[in-house]
Amino acid sequence: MAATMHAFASGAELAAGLADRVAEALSAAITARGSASIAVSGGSTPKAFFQALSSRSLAWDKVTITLVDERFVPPDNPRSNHLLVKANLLKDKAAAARFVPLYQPAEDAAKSAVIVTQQTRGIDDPFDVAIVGMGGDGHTASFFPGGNNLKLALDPATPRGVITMEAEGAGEPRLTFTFSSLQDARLLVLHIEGEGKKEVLAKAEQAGDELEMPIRAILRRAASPVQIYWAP
Ligand SMILES: O=C(O)[C@H](O)[C@@H](O)[C@H](O)[C@H](O)COP(=O)(O)O
Repeated sequence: MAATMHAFASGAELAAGLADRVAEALSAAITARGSASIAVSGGSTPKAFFQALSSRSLAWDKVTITLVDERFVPPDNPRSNHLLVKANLLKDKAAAARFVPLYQPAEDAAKSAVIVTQQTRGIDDPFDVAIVGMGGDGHTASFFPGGNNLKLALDPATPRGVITMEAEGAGEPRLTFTFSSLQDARLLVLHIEGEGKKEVLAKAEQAGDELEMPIRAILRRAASPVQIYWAP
């Protein structure tokens, strides 16, 4: 599926433009179906976007927010994506939204994944909005090169839901929605910033194995046209 590039002069302009587009998509979903769902990514890139989106006026009480992926750490851990979303998105007008975390207390990540797959059943079928990022190694979500469950994660036959991922570049064990959960979002966005990420994207757009640069699965096989939002 072809991707569409939306380039902005600055991160602040991108944050405002993406917040407008996402607010429009969530409102359209609420009008059409009475509710809306969005899966957002963690990391350092989305902070300004989260803050812009939190101020947008829409029926937030009809919106379910969850994460594309999460580190297997409790929400008070500085590495937690839940903590990032709580501090930057679940405030202002967006505080009225329902948030479904991916981290669930359990003796291990695998047991947590089973619990959260049950708790998120239906909201990813399909997501109204999914926002993915990309690392310098071409990972997206927690689809890391060399990941122990990478083939399972990218397999279109893998059922929707949350699985675990362990990889050298991932730090803690990860909890991640599968490719099948993300690829048909009604609005599928790849949000990246900086010249370095633009170069990584250009390499990902060339021929090569998805397992080497997992973002290639999204760029090549997503059912939804990928909207790339980029600023220097
Ligand atoms: O949990 C995470 O870290 C994210 O979900 C991950 O997939 C992120 O989008 C990329 O690693 C980019 O991270 P930066 O925005 O920090 O470059």
